[in-house]
Amino acid sequence: MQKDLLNNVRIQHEQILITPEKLKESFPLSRELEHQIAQSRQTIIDILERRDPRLLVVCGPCSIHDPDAAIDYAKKLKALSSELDKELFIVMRVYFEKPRTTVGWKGLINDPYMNNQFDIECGLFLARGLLMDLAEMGLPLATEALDPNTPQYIGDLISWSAIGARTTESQTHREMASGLSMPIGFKNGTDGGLDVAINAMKSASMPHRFVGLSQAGQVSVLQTMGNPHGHVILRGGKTPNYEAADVALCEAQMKKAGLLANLMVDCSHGNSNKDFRRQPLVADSIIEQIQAGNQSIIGVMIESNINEGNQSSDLPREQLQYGVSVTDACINWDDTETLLRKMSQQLAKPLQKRQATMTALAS
Ligand SMILES: O=C[C@H](O)[C@H](O)COP(=O)(O)O
Ligand SMILES: C=C(OP(=O)(O)O)C(=O)O
Repeated sequence: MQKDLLNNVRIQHEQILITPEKLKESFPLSRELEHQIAQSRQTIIDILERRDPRLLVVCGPCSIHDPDAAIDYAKKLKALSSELDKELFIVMRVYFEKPRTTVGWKGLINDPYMNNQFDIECGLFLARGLLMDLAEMGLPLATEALDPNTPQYIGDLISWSAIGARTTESQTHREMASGLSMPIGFKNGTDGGLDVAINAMKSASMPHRFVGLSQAGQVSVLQTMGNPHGHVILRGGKTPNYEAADVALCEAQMKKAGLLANLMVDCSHGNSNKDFRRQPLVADSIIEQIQAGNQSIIGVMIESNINEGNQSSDLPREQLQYGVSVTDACINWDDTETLLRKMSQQLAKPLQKRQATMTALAS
C-alpha cells in the first residue's frame, strides 16, 4: 500500500478502543454505590463551603501498579478512616495516570504491566475494576485527571480530582475540569507559581465548549456548566510553600482574584523536597496553623504506601518489593497511621472552633 505523504506521517498504529459506555456495561454501578459516591462528593463540597468543619485528607500511594496491594492498603485506610471520621474526611489516592517531567512509566492505564506493551484497554479494565472494589469497601476515591478522555471511563467512581502541576496551565485541562462532576484541586506550578492555579480555578469555574468524547465514544462538542468546587493545592516548587506566610500569600491572592480562599496543602512533592521523611514535618506545620486559627486550609495530601520509599518501575516484576511505590517515595503504613491519629487528636479542638464559627455565621 502506498504510504500517505501528508496524513499521520508519524502515527505507526491505530487501535479502536472500547467506548466508555461498553466498559461501564462490564462494571455497572449499583444504586447504593451511586448514592455513596454522590454523598462523598457532597461531603467534600460541604467542607469547601464551610458547612463541614472536618479536614479533607487525600492519602494513598503516589501511583497504583499492583491492584492487590491497593486493596490491602485500602483495608487499612478504611478501618482507620472510620475511627477518625469526626475530624478527618479521608479519601484514598488512586492515581492511575502519571504526568512525567520528561519520560517514564505513565501509569497503570497507559502500561498496566510496566512492560512497554501499552495495553491501554486492559489498563482501563483494571482501573475501573479496582475502583469498583475500593468503592464497594466504602472508601471515597481521588485521582489525577490527566488524559482528557479518561474521566468518561472512570470519573463516576471518583469523589475528588486533581489537576497536576504540569497541566494546571493547560487550556485543555481547564476545559475538562469545567465539566468534571466532582470537586477539583489545582496544583501550583512546578516552579511554585500560584497564578497558574488561581487562573485555572477561575477558568474552570466558567462554562466552556470544546471537543471531547461522549459516553458512546463519539468525538463530540461538549458544553460544560463550569465547576464551582475548585481549590488550590500548594505543592511547593523551587522551595516549599506550606508555611503560614506562604498560605497567607496564597489566601490573599485568591481573595484578590475574587475566589473563596480554599487551600489544600500537599505534604509531598516540592513541599517535602521529594524526601518522604519530611511529609510529617509539613503536616505538623498544618496542624499548628489550624491550631492558631487558620480558616483557609481545608485539606492535606499525603503520599503513603504499605512500605516506605520507592523502587524503579524498570525492575522485572518478580524483583518488585510488595507495597512499595514505583513513582515518588511514600511514607509507610505505620507512619501514616501515626500521622493521621496525631492530626485527628490535635485538630479536634480547633475543628470544634471552626464548627462553632460556621454555626454562628449560618444563624
Ligand atoms: O508524582 C509523581 C511525580 O512527581 C510526577 O509524576 C513527575 O515525575 P517525574 O519527575 O519523575 O517524571
Ligand atoms: C504528580 C503529582 O503531583 P504534582 O502534579 O504536584 O507533581 C501527584 O500528586 O501525583
